[in-house]
Amino acid sequence: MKAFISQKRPRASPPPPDAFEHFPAKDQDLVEEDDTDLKLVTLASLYPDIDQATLLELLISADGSVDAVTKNISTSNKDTSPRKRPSGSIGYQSSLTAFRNPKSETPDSPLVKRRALTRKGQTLHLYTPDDIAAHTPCSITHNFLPPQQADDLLKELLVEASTFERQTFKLFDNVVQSPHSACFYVDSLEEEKKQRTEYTYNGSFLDDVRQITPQMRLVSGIVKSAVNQEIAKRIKHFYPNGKKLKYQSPDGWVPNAAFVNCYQGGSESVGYHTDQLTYLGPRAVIGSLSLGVTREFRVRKIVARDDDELADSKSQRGDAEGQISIHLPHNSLLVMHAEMQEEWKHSIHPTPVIDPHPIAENKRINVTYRYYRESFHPKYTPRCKCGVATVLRCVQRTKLNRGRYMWMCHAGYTAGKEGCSFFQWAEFDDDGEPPWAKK
Ligand SMILES: O=C(O)CCC(=O)C(=O)O
Ligand SMILES: [Fe+2]
Repeated sequence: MKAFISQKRPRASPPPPDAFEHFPAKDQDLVEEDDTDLKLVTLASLYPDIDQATLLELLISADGSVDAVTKNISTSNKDTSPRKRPSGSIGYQSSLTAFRNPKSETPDSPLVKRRALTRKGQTLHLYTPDDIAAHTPCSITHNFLPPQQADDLLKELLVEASTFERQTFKLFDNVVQSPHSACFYVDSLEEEKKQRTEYTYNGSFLDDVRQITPQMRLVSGIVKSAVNQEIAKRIKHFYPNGKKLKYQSPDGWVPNAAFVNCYQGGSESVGYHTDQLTYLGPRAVIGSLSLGVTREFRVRKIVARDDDELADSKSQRGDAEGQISIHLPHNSLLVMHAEMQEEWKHSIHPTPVIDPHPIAENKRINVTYRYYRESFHPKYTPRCKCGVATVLRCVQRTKLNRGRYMWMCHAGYTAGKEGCSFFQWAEFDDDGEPPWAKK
């Protein structure tokens, strides 16, 4: 059943937190509200034809009053009067589109100004590409590749994944293991050598860097043109005045690196994190292809730490606007757009139950195609006092400097290494190019 579900988080085996972007820190557990569930069940029984995500939206806009929702529905649509649920019928979620307020969603009023659909402690499950594009910084294409090609890629990557490793990283003073396995892929032998000797990740060189497989290479070309089309659509329909964002590159997106993630069983996951921008630059776009078992990709908007209204809810700040769950079935391409890494966090949510996939069984394989930009090669970027190239981060939580970028020492994130205090604001031109890229 793909109806709205407000799940309780499994408490038994929470995903370990991160430090590497791929094995990131889980923010605190979120407590979901039972009474909202109860109200939703009540509304669902009154309005079996309205999907539960829509009912949730209506409930939120009515400040949680079931009565007010009932009145609003009957005044706005006389045909949708409360009635008994026909036996055996399920409240499938179709789309939020019919319930959008057209005034608040013209092409000139982009996501930046969108009204939060969710509230603290709530999870809204979205399925349709239109809803996902309208309410999250992502777009999705289902059935992306010809079915045989998706299966071939999956088979090839399942073999690869049998030798993937879990990474260890430092969390405060403890060394912990990532809650899933992963491996990094580049286009050529030459790039592979560079990765082993020039690019550092949290202060160390990667041990396991591989050349992309034949199927990955074929698919990379298809992902490239689809992502570029999605970027163009995004700019046209969602960004202010149909223009690219400040710091977003105007150049084509060219995937030249990929992390392949493998999640075996429902408890393997990845905690809330943002992807490192160090080699991608600001306003990065990532093309993420899902294969095998369907899993939930959850996103939540980051709320600044010193927002007054949150002063009394420190423990749930990470979840101040609730979260949105995007279900990623086999052969779907999710594009994380240019506003994603700076303003949102994402995760793969653990689940007690999975639907086995005919080829992958209990595994999900994910390929995140990325564009490593030449001007962000570590030979150009600032070095810290530890002598290692620094990491690029964006201020997300502190209101005063929110959206500013900084170069920082990575060593604090690496097992067995103490960090230095290196810090430098990062400057870019409007196209996201650093000062050293100027001719
Ligand atoms: O598995 C996914 O879909 C997301 C993986 C991810 O967030 C990452 O590789 O940074
Ligand atoms: Fe990520």
